[in-house]
Amino acid sequence: MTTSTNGQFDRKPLIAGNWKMNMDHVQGITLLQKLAWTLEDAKHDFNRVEVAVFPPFTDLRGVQTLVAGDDLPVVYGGQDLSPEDSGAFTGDISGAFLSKLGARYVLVGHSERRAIHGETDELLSRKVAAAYRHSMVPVLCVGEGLEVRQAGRHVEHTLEQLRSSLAGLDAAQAAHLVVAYEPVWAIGTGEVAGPEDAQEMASALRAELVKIYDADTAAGIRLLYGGSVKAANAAAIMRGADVDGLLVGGASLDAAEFANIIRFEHHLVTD
Ligand SMILES: O=C(CO)COP(=O)(O)O
Repeated sequence: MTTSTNGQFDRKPLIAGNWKMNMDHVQGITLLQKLAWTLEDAKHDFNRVEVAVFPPFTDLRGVQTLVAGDDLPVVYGGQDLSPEDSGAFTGDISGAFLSKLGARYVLVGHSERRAIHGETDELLSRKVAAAYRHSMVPVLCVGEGLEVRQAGRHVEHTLEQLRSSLAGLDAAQAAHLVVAYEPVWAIGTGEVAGPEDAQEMASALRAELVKIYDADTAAGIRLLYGGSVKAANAAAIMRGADVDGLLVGGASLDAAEFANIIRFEHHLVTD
C-alpha cells in the first residue's frame, strides 16, 4: 500500500475482523465495546483506516444497537448470505435481512465456506449478485490450498476463482468491490504468507481486474490479505503497493491485539 507525499493512501485501508463461529451475542458486544474504547483512547482516525467486524448472525442485532447507540465509527457485515432473497431455504440468511440490520459488507466464499460447505464459484457469483441487490459490498474471498501452492499454480488458481466468481458483474458494481486473498494453508495455522507473497497475489489480482474491467475500475478495488495476521506482521504486509487491508481471524478476537493491527502505521515492523 503506497502512500503519496501528502501521506494519503492510494485506497482507504480496510482492516476487517472475521469472528467466525466465536463470540455469542453477549461476548460480541463486550469485545466490540472494548475495541471501540481502545481505539478511542489511541485517538484512531477512522477516516484514515476503516474498521469492520464480521460477527456471527446472532450477534448482528446487538452490534447494530451498540454501533447506533454509541455512534461508533465501526462498520459490520455478515459472514455469508443466501443467493436467494426469501423463501423455503431453511437455515439460510437473506441479504435483505443483513441490509436491514445496517450491514455494509458481507463475506462471500470464505475458504471455510468453500471447503466445509462445498461452495462453488458458480454459487458464489450468485451470492455476489445478491449482495449488490441488497446494497451491500461483497468481500469476495479467494485463495489456494497447500497442494496448489506447492505445485506453483497459486496465481493461476486464484485468478480463475476471481474470474468465475465475478461472472456477470459490471464495472459500475465492481468499482466498490473488495477482494480478500487468503491462502488456505496460512489460515489459523500460524503460517503466514510473507509480505512479498501477499503483494505478488495482490498485484496479479489487480492486473486481472484491469483485464476484466478497466484500469480505473481496478484501481478503486480494495485488495485485502488474510491468514495468520498479527500486530507483529501487519505493518510489513501492508507495505505491499497493492495490499489495501487485512482480513483477520483469530487475532480479531482480542481487542488489544486487533486494535494494534488497525493501528499498523504506528507499529514498528518486528519480522
Ligand atoms: O480466515 C481468516 C480470516 O477470514 C484468517 O484467519 P486467521 O487470522 O485466524 O488465520
